[in-house]
Amino acid sequence: MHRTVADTEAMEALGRELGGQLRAGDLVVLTGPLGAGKTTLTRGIGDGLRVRGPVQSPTFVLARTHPSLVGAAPLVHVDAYRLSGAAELEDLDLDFANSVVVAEWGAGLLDDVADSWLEVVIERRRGGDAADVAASDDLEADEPRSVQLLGHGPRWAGTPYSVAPALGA
Ligand SMILES: Nc1ncnc2c1ncn2[C@@H]1O[C@H](COP(=O)(O)OP(=O)(O)OP(=O)(O)O)[C@@H](O)[C@H]1O
Ligand SMILES: [Mg+2]
Repeated sequence: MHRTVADTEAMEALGRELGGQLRAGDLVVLTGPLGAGKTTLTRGIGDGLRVRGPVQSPTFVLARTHPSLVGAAPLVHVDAYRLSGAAELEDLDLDFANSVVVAEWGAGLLDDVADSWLEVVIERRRGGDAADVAASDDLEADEPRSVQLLGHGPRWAGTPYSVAPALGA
């Protein structure tokens, strides 16, 4: 499923929408360049899950756990970009089964640890125009993002995010 996300607030709103649908055992892998909006989306997911904030860029830790405010699953926010590899990921000993795990830059590293995951690919939308690129150097400025939501595996089968056709379709 593809979405165009107009601004920062809309990215948080998309996260809240997703967060409302996530449950323990779910893995969300966010990919996109620096400043794409991965942490912004995760902040919305945290709101939707109703976990304790604030969700921030995990600069000093590889994974931060946000406990639920409503007795539900915690959010584990992973900065996979800073992980050197699968061994270091295993050392974190994440409780995938009982948490919602959201990993920034987790593509490739995390796909192997679960049989289902929701891949979110965020891209800044601009044409190939050089003037455009120069004008958008200011990462803070609201600017549309292209967001692809790709559900892999049985967890997402039959949902609007699924990349596989529904059985019997
Ligand atoms: N449509 C948009 N969606 C999301 N963020 C946007 C949008 N337009 C502008 N922004 C801004 O872009 C920045 C995104 O920063 P954010 O930390 O979420 O990115 P990130 O992908 O997590 O970066 P990093 O790779 O450094 O972790 C924020 O300053 C946000 O306000
Ligand atoms: Mg980030």
